[in-house]
Amino acid sequence: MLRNSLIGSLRQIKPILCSQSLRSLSNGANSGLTTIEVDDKSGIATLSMNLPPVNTLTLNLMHDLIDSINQIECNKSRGLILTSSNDKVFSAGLDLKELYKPDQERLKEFWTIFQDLWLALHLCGIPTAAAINGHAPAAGCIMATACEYRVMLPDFVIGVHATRFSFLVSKWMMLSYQSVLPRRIVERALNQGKLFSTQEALEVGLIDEVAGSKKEALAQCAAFIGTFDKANPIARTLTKRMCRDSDVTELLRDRAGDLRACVDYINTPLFQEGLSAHLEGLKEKK
Ligand SMILES: CCCCCCCC/C=C\C=C\CC(=O)SCCNC(=O)CCNC(=O)[C@H](O)C(C)(C)COP(=O)(O)OP(=O)(O)OC[C@H]1O[C@@H](n2cnc3c(N)ncnc32)[C@H](O)[C@@H]1OP(=O)(O)O
Repeated sequence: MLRNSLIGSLRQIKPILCSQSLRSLSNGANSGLTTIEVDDKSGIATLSMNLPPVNTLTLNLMHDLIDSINQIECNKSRGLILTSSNDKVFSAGLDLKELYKPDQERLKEFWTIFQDLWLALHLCGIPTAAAINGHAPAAGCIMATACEYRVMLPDFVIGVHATRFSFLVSKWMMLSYQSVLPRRIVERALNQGKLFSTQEALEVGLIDEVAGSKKEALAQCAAFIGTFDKANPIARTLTKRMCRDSDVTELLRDRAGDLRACVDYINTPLFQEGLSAHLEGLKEKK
């Protein structure tokens, strides 16, 4: 929808083709792993990830997220708040089981939909904010940085700790991180595989605010979305797109090349051994 038309021309406004009314959001053909609630007064949509136990980004959850983002945009909501139904985990990032000894065709589909999700969030025409009500490692952090504002609850962690398991990240994932944090901090944090506590994340600017509860986090995100009330929505969308153009172009100019590089890397013994040890570590934690 909006994202697809943007791929053709990043600077054009999509004609509004969607005809659903604002309050009639349903999850249509998706797997029901997300829910959308639209506040009657503010017109702001809250999009919750709901895949127990830890909102791993499976093919189905990513599909549902993209579908929900498209629905919210098409229904002309005033803004989108991304959050989790789980009160301890925002998202545990990509589903590691999809990366371990993968079926090659499925892995291609998996990585492509992850690219799609990043584009959907990055190019979402309405204001976006993340209410981070739990841990947000790896792709959980990348999703949050693709939003325009982040409010987090205390005593959780956020960051991209890929190097701890011999993982690399694609350049567009790094750019997302770098759109929020200064380059020197990103370089250090990525190389260390650092997970920031809520307080550390606030101090470096990875998050914008801390909230005492999920309710407060949602209210703070809504207040942020309200700050755009005086902006013309079309001018705002075009300006957001212009600001994000170079990061998005980095992925769009060679999506197939990114896919090839990732698939190749995931198939290396270095990656598979690191992943196997990481999966063991998660089991042994119990
Ligand atoms: C040239 C360019 C090359 C580029 C190549 C790119 C290749 C791809 C490389 C990197 C990609 C990075 C992006 C990612 O997102 S990778 C995912 C990384 N995520 C993690 O490492 C998070 C791991 N999970 C945790 O740390 C914890 O689970 C936490 C989120 C903190 C929650 O802790 P807790 O509440 O205690 O829950 P449990 O640990 O007990 O987990 C419950 C069950 O869920 C399973 N689990 C957790 N995370 C994942 C995951 N990401 N994928 C799959 N499964 C996961 C966990 O094992 C438990 O399962 P079970 O109950 O069966 O034991």
